[in-house]
Amino acid sequence: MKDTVIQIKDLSKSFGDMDVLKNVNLDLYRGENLVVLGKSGSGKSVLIKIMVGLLTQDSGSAIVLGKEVSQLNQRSLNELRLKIGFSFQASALYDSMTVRENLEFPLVRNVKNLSKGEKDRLVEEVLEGVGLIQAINQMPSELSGGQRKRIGIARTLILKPAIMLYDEPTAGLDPITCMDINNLINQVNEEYKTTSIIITHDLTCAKVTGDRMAVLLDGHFGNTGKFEEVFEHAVDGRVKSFYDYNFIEQ
Ligand SMILES: Nc1ncnc2c1ncn2[C@@H]1O[C@H](COP(=O)(O)OP(=O)(O)OP(=O)(O)O)[C@@H](O)[C@H]1O
Repeated sequence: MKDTVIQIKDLSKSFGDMDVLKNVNLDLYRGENLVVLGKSGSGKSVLIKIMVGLLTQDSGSAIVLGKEVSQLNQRSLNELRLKIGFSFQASALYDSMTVRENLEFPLVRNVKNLSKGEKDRLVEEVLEGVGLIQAINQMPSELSGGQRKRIGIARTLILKPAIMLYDEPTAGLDPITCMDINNLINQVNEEYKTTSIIITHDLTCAKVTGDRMAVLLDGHFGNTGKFEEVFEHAVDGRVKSFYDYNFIEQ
């Protein structure tokens, strides 16, 4: 039987009279890369925020790593969040710190009694993992957008999260760098044994990284399945046009 890491069941969320999520159901299985697609404003971020306890649902449940998130107290929520790595659209590195200092930051804040040697080893290990050990003493401003994105992913990985959430990982990058990031997402999944949700509008990213797609339409997931099932045989005109307007590498 598949091991479920996140289980969303009959989840609804409204703001005033705007129903954003309407009876959403979604399972995320251990080890998979799940791509979440949906046009701007469809509720992808709201769903992610509910998963990490930044917003609370009106009804239904969001069970993450076995715990109903809305029931957790602040301490348990903090513990849960440490198991979830966020890779934001803007890689959010601290400009005044070197790459090494940026990577040490989450360790210093979250891991007690770590020796300098252990810290150095962890920093070097994740930098090797994302192929940027040579950048260890550089400032973020000296790096390209793709390199900053890699460092941002490394900083997330340093706490060894069980779940990775990627928010538009390829936005604003050239096609070759996009491909590098797509490959890195797959490599992270294999080497760090993470389970990932990838929010993207980039169908090449979706196709390359996603074991499964979930399309948020009208407040719920109507279409979930493998890329080909969801897109190449799309019945819903909106899903089909999403596919037709994207460049897909054949
Ligand atoms: N805290 C909030 N208060 C009121 N409305 C909100 C709040 N958060 C989100 N919304 C509304 O919920 C809807 C869904 O927003 P959300 O940010 O989840 O969209 P999205 O699918 O992530 O879009 P994008 O692809 O542009 O990031 C939007 O209409 C947004 O204005």
